[in-house]
Amino acid sequence: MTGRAPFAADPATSRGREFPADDTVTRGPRGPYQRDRDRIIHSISFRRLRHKTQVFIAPDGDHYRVRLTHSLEVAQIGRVIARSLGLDEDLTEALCLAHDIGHPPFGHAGEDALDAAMEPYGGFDHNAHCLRTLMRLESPYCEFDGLNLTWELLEGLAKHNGPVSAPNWALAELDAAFPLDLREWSCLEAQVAALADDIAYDNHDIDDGLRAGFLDLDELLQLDFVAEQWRGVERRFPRAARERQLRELVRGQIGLMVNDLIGETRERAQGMASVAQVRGASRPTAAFSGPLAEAERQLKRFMYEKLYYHPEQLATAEKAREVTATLFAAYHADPALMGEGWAGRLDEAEPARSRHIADYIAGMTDRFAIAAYARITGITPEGLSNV
Ligand SMILES: Nc1nc2c(ncn2[C@H]2C[C@H](O)[C@@H](COP(=O)(O)OP(=O)(O)OP(=O)(O)O)O2)c(=O)[nH]1
Repeated sequence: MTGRAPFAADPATSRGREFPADDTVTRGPRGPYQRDRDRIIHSISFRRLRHKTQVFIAPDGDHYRVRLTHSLEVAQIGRVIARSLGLDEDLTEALCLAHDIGHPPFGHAGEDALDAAMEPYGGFDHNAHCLRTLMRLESPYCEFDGLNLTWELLEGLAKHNGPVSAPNWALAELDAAFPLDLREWSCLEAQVAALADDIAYDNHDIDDGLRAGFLDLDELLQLDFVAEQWRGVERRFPRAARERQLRELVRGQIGLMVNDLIGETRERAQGMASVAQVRGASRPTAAFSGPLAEAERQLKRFMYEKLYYHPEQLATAEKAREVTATLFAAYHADPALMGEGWAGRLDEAEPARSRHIADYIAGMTDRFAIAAYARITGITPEGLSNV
């Protein structure tokens, strides 16, 4: 097993939690990042990921990914990379498990609708909402709001897509309360978690897209990267059933991307003596090699064209946007529809009022949102689930 690298985040020197008294409570032998991971796993927003869209809205098929199974796959990939590079595995795992907690129902379609509804009040962004959920909306403790996670976990989530120069209102508000050095790179554990996210969905979306019949193997083979892997599969397993060959293809691609990432990152981190150097670097330290980065960009372009923006997917997305927008308008007109708890905590002054309604909707699972829409309008939305 690789020892701790000098550029790894070290739980012994964690910058601590927003509400520090919490750290004086000892609960068993767990370190701070282990406690972060455990708090995430036990949270309500983590459990809700099981009914939140990854690519397909409220899938009927049991084998399609949802945000929960995606997050578990990301965590598996992230841990492998972290261990190999000598990074903190607990922190990496916690970041992977938490990274999608801010997604509203219906994935990107729900997010677009909420962003439009919230436009006069600073918009809506799933990444900032992840922080808002973990720092303010989760409420398992009597003494403070949120899960009171470590600084390293929160900075890693805030910088999931790299340094942030223009935080939206939600992130700016949280950063003012617990400054996260948004303009620097995150620790390497978070950079690895972000790329583990890409490796997971690039590959499982191929698997799900083929299963659903939206993707076609012959078309996929126009991509050199996929074609090369496929030739290897056919050479090694010429007589295997097609379904098993496809599983081998996806497995092989994940392995190749993981190994490429480890190799390139190890090279970039060579000579780094601290996590401060990772944060202050002029470029990301975790990265794919040049050729693989280009192949991955091509794969993403292909997936947008053939799967994410497939006409049938665009049609379901349009319905999902309508459901989300209708819910927002209905709660705005009659907050009592949110139920006593949420309506009771409503601050009538804007922008707090709209933000509270957006928080309520963003916390919904796909099926909860569909049921709420049916209750309010008397109409059960048709054609949202297409697999
Ligand atoms: N159906 C559908 N799925 C999409 C669309 N855009 C992205 N996806 C899927 C593809 C992946 O499984 C996943 C990637 O989006 P995420 O929100 O997880 O990551 P993204 O890189 O967009 O943002 P993030 O890294 O979380 O800040 O969502 C879309 O427009 N429609």
